[in-house]
Amino acid sequence: MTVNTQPATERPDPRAFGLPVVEQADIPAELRTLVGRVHALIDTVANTTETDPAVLAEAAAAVEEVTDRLAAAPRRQIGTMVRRDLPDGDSEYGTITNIVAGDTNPAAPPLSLVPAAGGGVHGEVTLDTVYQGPPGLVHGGWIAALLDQAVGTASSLATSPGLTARLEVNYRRPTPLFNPLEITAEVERTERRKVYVNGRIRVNGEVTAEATAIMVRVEVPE
Ligand SMILES: CCCCCCCC(=O)SCCNC(=O)CCNC(=O)[C@H](O)C(C)(C)COP(=O)(O)OP(=O)(O)OC[C@H]1O[C@@H](n2cnc3c(N)ncnc32)[C@H](O)[C@@H]1OP(=O)(O)O
Repeated sequence: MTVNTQPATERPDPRAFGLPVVEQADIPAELRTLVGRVHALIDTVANTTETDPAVLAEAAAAVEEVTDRLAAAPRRQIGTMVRRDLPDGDSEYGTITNIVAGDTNPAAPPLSLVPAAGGGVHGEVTLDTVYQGPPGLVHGGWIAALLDQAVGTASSLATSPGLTARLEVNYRRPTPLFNPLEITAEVERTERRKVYVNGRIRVNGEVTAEATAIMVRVEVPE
């Protein structure tokens, strides 16, 4: 087994790819609050039984007004990254609007993946009906997305950032909404630029889904 563990200082700086970097600590607390409120809005709109046209029209106008006010500021450059300090003193980069774990994306679940004591990464997340597929259950595509993020993060932290070349998901048991999902992943081995990674989701200790993946590490520009 070959695992090339590189300290963050040796990982490619996204600025080498022309991508801007935001420090996680510099994201305003008020923006985090707004992200949480907009997520609650998505969940509420998806589930409202309100049918009064006046109430619905008033809500749409209010949302449009807030959208226009925020749109007055320039948009972030596509590919903007966030640098996060990890509990073990290391740090990592992620896309700030990443749909699975982006700090400023109201559609993203509140997933934070951190190094696990025994190696690899772990995180916990509880999903609401925004992520519903079958009644009361997490959508299978979202299960794959959570696992993709976990194997990608495990690979990135153990070696260097890469893209998912292959992801195979086994859906063992239904994965429920409104229950804490424990997500773990770890590198099995590396071969040149290929990183073989395994991941899984557990609910109350039982595996509901597991994945095997090949990440291909990106080459850093000279
Ligand atoms: C911290 C951040 C977490 C982020 C988690 C989220 C991750 C994602 O969602 S990434 C987005 C989804 N993935 C993609 O869009 C990737 C699309 N695919 C590609 O861009 C390319 O096929 C890519 C980059 C994977 C490989 O292309 P390239 O860089 O030209 O590599 P290439 O030289 O062909 O192959 C390198 C090695 O990988 C192998 N390989 C390439 N593709 C595959 C594949 N699909 N299956 C198995 N092996 C593969 C090759 O055989 C080769 O192996 P070897 O070293 O033994 O010869």
